Amino acid sequence: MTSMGGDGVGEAAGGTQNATDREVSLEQDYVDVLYGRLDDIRSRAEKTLDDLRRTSSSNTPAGRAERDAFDALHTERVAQLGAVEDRLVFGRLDMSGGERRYVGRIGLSDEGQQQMLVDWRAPAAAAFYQATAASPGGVARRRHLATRGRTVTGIDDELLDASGLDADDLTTVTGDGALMTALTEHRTGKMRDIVATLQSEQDQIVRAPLTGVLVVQGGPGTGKTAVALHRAAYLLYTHRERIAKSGVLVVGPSPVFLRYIERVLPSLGETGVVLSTPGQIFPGVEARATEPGEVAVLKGDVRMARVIREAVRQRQLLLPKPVPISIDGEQIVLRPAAVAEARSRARQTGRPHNEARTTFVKHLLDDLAGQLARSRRLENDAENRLDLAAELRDSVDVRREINLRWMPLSAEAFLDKLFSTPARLRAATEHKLSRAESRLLLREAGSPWTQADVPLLDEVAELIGADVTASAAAAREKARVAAERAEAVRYAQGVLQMSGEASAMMTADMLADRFEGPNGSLTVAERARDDRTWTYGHIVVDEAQEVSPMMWRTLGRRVPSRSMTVVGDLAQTSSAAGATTWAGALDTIAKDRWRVAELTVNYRTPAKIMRPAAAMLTAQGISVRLPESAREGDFEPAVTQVPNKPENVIQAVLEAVTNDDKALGGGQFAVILSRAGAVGEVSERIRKELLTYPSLAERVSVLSVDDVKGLEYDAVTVVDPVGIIAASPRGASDLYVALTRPTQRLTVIHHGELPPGLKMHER
Ligand SMILES: Nc1ncnc2c1ncn2[C@@H]1O[C@H](COP(=O)(O)OP(=O)(O)OP(=O)(O)O)[C@@H](O)[C@H]1O
Repeated sequence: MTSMGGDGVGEAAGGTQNATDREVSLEQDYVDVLYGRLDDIRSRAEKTLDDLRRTSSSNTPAGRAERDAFDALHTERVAQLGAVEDRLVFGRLDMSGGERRYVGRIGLSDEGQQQMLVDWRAPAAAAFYQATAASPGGVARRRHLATRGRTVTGIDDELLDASGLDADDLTTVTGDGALMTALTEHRTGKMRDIVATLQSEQDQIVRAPLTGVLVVQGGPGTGKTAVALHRAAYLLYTHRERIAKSGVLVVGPSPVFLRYIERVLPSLGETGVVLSTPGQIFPGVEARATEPGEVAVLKGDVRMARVIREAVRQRQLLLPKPVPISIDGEQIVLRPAAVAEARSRARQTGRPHNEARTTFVKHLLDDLAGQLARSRRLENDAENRLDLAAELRDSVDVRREINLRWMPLSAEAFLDKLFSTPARLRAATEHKLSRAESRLLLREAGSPWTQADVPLLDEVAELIGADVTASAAAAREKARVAAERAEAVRYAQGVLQMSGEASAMMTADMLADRFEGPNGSLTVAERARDDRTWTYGHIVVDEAQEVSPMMWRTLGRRVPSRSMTVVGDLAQTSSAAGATTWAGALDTIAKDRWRVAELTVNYRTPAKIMRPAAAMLTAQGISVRLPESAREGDFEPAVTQVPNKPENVIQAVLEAVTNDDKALGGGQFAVILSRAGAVGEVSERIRKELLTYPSLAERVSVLSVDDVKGLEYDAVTVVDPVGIIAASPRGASDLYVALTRPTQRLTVIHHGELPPGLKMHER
């Protein structure tokens, strides 16, 4: 980066300062114009919404659906325009040929359709991220604009090809390092977008093609999460026709993490994305219970797919001996051979259990109807059998006997029963799991769901299908809906043409979605979230190293096209059910369809902290490729040894955070404890003591290693590193995650020995 300090003394420095001020003032003029344009568009959108609400008086259901759809559409547009207010414009490209392009969160054009601001995702903005001095790609200068509110506070230039600039231009080359400023800013507890400073290796991932599985591997702080979210926004913009209608799903490790990242996509102008943890992915279930690691590992093993399959098949029973049934005094018999034949025909359909049941029932009713026809001396023809089958269907005895052989099932009741019935479990796991493993799965009926249960529920739901007792009616309904749909799409095409609504934001299909359905104002995201069988246009999986093989099957079902961005770090795997290689994780759902891109620079953790963290991991036998830290850091990490008594630990923690606060003049802090420590007396007392420091209390989070995955803080205090390692088979990775959370300061509090490799100064 070319930069000339603005704090020098003397004439030359003074001259530079004046030139910079002049430039800032010129930029301010243009930024004012851009905000003026944004205000115009926003007030027009608000007025349209207002008019719509005031004038619309339709009382017909179709009229109301249409009004709701427009209302939702414009409300979303107003929200999108509001969300891009902060740092609307952040860059400028001066092309060698003299053209100047401003780059911002969204594209803006003036009344005459002249481009005023280029959307960062547009091809014309790519050079802002990709141009280098070695390969300028037609860019003479790249300028970063720093703004606060609507005020330009600074400019930061990089000269990529000085031959295109005149002498006057060169005096204004200045800078305070947009990237360094972003990296050292106090954290706020919410992730911010990095659209203004996205680096070239990151941008290449953001703009990579939509198809196939892109694995983004990178050490801590390399921007994996940030890049994946920017990629989601980029794909929605670039392939709107293909994926906006089906939506994008972002899967992150915990609700805390989702809250941490929730503002990034709206700030990039995208509101229609579903965020979910793996535990929330089965609609209607919120899996929060915990269970021993070995049980979770077993439930995440792909062998469970065969267990579930077998368990479902075992609910399709044969008949050991004939069962007499009386119909109005006439005896007929449910025959074992007929049941066997019905079962094999039903299975041959390849349909899920509940759907194949229709074939099973039909075949048995036909057999029984034949017997009844003979007993009543009626002709045994198709028409009579149909009438008699209808009569048989009403018989409680017939229904019960058939149901006993092939019951309609629901996923949750099925799995609950399977895990709480030893005989069923034994039968389903025989030859698939060991006896000991089978016993691990046993638990009480009605136990709350765990995260590892979720892919099993999904597997069951997939095998049993929807409840289709009224399948004929359902087929008729489907045909009616399809006809209505075609009509709605035709109508929406007309509406889009008339309203001139930005087609980049909304396709006719999407608008038609809004006109239809019981609630026309539901967005794609809202509908997708509630529908287990929804298939997304793209899925982002964060902290993907934690995902078990069974969960990969579930995620794969949500995106049959396998258009996925999978980000993670194998060195940070803490779940025993998680991955140790990407092939192990992905081959089952996307063999030969995944590729790996690497991120190599750590933007979060200073080198001073990374070195001991990595040395500790290496000493534990985990070899990692250390990402290069973008900064050396200003603070040496420190250790404090205390006696193993709660009051000493608490005292040391309070000292550490108050020191951090003094050194940094504010910021967000975390105290990270082992799993056991986080639920114990010490953590409670730390929280209580913190309340006596009102200015600190709300800025310090006291957390377990489990909860800090993906998060970051200005300063971090890690308590009992040896305890963290000892607490789980992947304890060293847990400690590595904890040590790599700070952006500035790290303190480790311990008693006894430090883990090997973790060499730091005593504070
Ligand atoms: N190009 C960039 N410009 C500014 N900040 C960046 C850039 N890239 C990453 N960062 C910042 O670095 C920090 C780490 O990013 P992020 O959380 O995405 O990393 P990660 O690879 O997911 O980390 P981990 O695996 O440790 O959870 C964030 O504060 C992010 O904003």
